[in-house]
This record gives sequence, C-alpha cells and structure tokens, in this order.
Amino acid sequence: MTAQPSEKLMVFEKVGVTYGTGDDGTEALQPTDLTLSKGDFLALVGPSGCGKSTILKLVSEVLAPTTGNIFFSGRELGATPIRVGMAFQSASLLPWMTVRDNVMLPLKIVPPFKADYRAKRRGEYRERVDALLEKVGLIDFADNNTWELSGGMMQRANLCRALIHEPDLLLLDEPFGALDQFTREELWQTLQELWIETRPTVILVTHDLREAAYLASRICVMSPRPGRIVDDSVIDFVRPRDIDLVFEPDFVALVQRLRNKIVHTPNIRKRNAA
Ligand SMILES: Nc1ncnc2c1ncn2[C@@H]1O[C@H](COP(=O)(O)OP(=O)(O)OP(=O)(O)O)[C@@H](O)[C@H]1O
Repeated sequence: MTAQPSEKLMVFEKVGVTYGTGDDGTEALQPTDLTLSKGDFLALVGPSGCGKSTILKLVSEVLAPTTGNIFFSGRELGATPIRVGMAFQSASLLPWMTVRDNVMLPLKIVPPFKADYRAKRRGEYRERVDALLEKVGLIDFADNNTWELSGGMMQRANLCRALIHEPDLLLLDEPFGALDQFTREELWQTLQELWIETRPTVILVTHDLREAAYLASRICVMSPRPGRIVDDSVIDFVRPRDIDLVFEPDFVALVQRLRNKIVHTPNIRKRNAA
C-alpha cells in the first residue's frame, strides 16, 4: 500500500461499500476515487440513497470500506486519531446543560483539550466558548437552557459545538434541513464567516443545491445507488459571498446544471438492464 502525499488531507482510493453480503447485499458505493485538500469546503449532492451519508460514515470511521483504501494526511485512516466535528439536522444538544456547557463539551472529552479541562474550564476554555458564541450572536443566551432556543439558535449552538475543538474535519449532514428558508440563509452566512475565519476542511451533505452552491468551494454530484461521483466542480464565486448571489445568472445557471446532472444521470442498474 503506497503512502499518499501529505498535502492532500484525505484520499479515497477505489473505495466501495456494500451493506450486507451475498444475495442480500446492497451496493451503496461503487469503487470511488476522491481527494480532499486541507481547507476544502466540499458539498456532496445527489438523489436520496446515493451514498452521501455512507461517505460521511467512512470518513468518521463509523464504517469500514468493503473495498479500497482511505488515507488521511498520508497515512491509512485509523493509523492516527483525527479530530472530527459533526453537526446534523437534529441539533441534539443536551437539555440538562446550558448553551455554554453544550458548546464546551468537546473540550471536556476530546484530546488534547480534555487533559486541561478542569484547570481551564472557568478561564481559557470559557473565554474561547464565549468568543465563539459572541461571533454567532448567542452570547446573551450562554446561560440559557437549550430548550429555550429557537431552531435557528439551536443550530448556531450546534455549529459552535462542532467547531470549538478546531477539528481536522467538519462533517455536516443536512444541518439546516429543518429550518425555514430565511433562517437557513442566515445560517449559511454564519457558517461562511466561521469557515473564512478558521478554514476547517468541511464535507457538507445536502439536498439543497443553492446551499451547496452558496457555501462550497467544490461540489461533487453523485449518481443514484450504487453511488458514484458523476461531476466534480470547483465553485469559485468570490468570498465573502453575499446572499444576493443566489439571484445572479451565473449562480442560477450553476444550480440548474447541478439539478440537470442529478435528474438526468441514469441508475446504472436500470441502464444495464435495458
Ligand atoms: N445499514 C444498511 N444496510 C443496508 N443498506 C443500507 C444501510 N445503510 C444504508 N443503506 C443503503 O445504502 C444506500 C446509501 O445510503 P445513504 O444513507 O448513504 O444514502 P444518502 O445519499 O445519504 O441518502 P439520503 O439522501 O436519503 O439521506 C441507500 O440505498 C440505503 O438504503
């Protein structure tokens, strides 16, 4: 197995996933090559069931590939611990903790921060949490219970919790899927600001093509199951991106192109059977 160049953060080499075995097996991901560089903001889009979440499970080591290899910083994934931040559609904040304590949680449990947690939780860590809450407009709610927050505020707190420990990888699975359009657009801007400031490497799974085009620096379109990457585009709209960008002709044309790619990419099984 050859080591990968270290400037590439993550490399998929012919990575395939089949759930189950034999006749009952479900091929979710065809052997796939994918390279992620440090600081990329990659959006994965495609029809339901194409394997987007499967890729997130692979990257977060919840699932091992059936075939192929994954490398992280030039070494096989799993060889060294990587720091991952995650945010999903359900904010899953802990209701018995305040907003501040929820955001501080990764500093309590993730190395190397946890070693100093007791000493720093009232000083340096608290300042760090409060600075992030200030940035996303939640500082006045730091001592509130999470059930006192609106859906949009919960997702702001959720983003803070996913970023507070400076993850090597930020994994976002439909994080704004349950929000109304206006709140969602506000959160796009918040996430963009956080990304520009700290440049984490992000993989965003979304069904919302405008969200992908507004936020991402790169978009991969996947085919219907068994998933494969059928389009890989660099998105180079100037940053910071204003929300009015979504009405610009180039933006609308991009969303239309992505949509056509998704709608018109045949299911390989059906095509082969025809
Ligand atoms: N544990 C499992 N056992 C069997 N099949 C599975 C399992 N998990 C996922 N699948 C199947 O693998 C395929 C890919 O699933 P995955 O959740 O990655 O798709 P997705 O693109 O994230 O879908 P969605 O957009 O609907 O969330 C789907 O057809 C799904 O039914």
